[in-house]
Amino acid sequence: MTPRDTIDVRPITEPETRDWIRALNAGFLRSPEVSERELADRSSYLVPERTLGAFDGDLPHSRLRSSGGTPIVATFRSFPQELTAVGGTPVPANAITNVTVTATHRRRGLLTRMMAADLAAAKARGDVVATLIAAEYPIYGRYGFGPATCTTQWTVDVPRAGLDPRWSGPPAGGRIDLVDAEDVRRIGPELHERFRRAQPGAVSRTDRWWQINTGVLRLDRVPWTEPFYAVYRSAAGEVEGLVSYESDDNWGDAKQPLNTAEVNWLIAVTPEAERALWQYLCSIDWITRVKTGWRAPDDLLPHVLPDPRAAHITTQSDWLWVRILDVVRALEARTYAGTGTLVLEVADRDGLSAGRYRLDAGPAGADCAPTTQRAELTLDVSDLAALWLGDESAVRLAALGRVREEREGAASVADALLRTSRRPWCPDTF
Ligand SMILES: CC(=O)SCCNC(=O)CCNC(=O)[C@H](O)C(C)(C)COP(=O)(O)OP(=O)(O)OC[C@H]1O[C@@H](n2cnc3c(N)ncnc32)[C@H](O)[C@@H]1OP(=O)(O)O
Repeated sequence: MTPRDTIDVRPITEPETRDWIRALNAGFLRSPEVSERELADRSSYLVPERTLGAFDGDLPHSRLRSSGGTPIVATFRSFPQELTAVGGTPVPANAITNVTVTATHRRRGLLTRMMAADLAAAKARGDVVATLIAAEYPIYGRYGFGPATCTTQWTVDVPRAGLDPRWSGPPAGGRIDLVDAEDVRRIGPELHERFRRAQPGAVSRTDRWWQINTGVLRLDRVPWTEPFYAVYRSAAGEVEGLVSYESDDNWGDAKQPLNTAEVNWLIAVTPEAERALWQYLCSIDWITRVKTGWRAPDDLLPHVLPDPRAAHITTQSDWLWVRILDVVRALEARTYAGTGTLVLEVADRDGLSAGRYRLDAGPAGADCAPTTQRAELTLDVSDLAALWLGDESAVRLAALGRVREEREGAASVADALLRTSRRPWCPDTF
């Protein structure tokens, strides 16, 4: 009997929740211990049918088993999400998270089995895409995922930035006020809804996100210190931006303040709000460094500063990975920079989205349908995912040998249609 034969991959039942969390913690190299608080919290949102475990019936003794049931040696979970396509249409997404395989059971195909089961269910349910944030780059491409958005973190050397030290608030009647957590819970979700519907690559947030990020819900694994919250209102009194940040308490020997402000999150629905919040953060007395947190790679920040070199990049990385489950609906959900036609041959090892598709695209939307016409561009479904939100270039992928032009110039046509003037961005992790 091979090891695989003894391992059953299936959704958990409710009484198996504690053991599943133990396996999850062990897989992420955290203490496997499950507190009552963690059990209560996770039980409040875990959907057993979409929470997979791998059960090893051949394991004689395991500290991963507290209930006396069959030990769980791998975890995987998905939940419903909306992802904003280019142009602002939200598409139903199968968000994947909590993927672990216990160290003793790695590289036996357990992730592959869990992924196959979950993606098949998502496809059957009618989800247009699957999404995840990849712990490591090499894991998910084989399952048809492509890196679709990037993230950047900057650290700003405030004295070098060249901002006017007399600045005391935004121009043109806008204002910034410090608010408390209760205000954030009141105004934040609506502001975020406006934001994410206008931001390709952004995903929906749950109430739980706001509870965790305003200190209502305290988790064992996330230390909590009450942050500062600042809201930007326009001259008309509209809430247009919100930031959560913290500061350390650091003074140099020569009695100079050397404090660092660390941004937990910042969202804005107008450029005025975004510019004003960055200027505010970089103008607080005593703050000599600002760490921006995860931002869009084309964030306004560096160029809000008179000397943009005062902001240096500390992290630049892929972020949201997308797996297209329904090519027709994905391509029809978005708008396009130009008008044109493209015939794509999409390869998909797992067969979920393979086929030849004709796209008739324009600024108002598109028609897409299977076709027998001659293909102009051949590409893997993972590369189509990287192109879909507009962040990747077909010409660049062709140069890398990943996209093949069946008609000369087809990659340029694809770029003219698919690329966007601002880059997609997902501010959230999940
Ligand atoms: C969305 C999220 O939750 S991201 C978090 C992902 N989890 C982690 O990083 C926690 C630590 N790592 C793990 O738990 C496991 O190593 C996992 C989940 C990444 C992989 O699980 P496994 O069961 O070992 O993967 P599986 O055996 O199905 O591997 C399939 C293929 O992917 C490759 N692979 C798997 N993980 C990795 C990796 N981290 N780096 C490179 N290749 C990998 C395997 O070598 C195998 O290749 P092959 O098809 O050429 O033989």
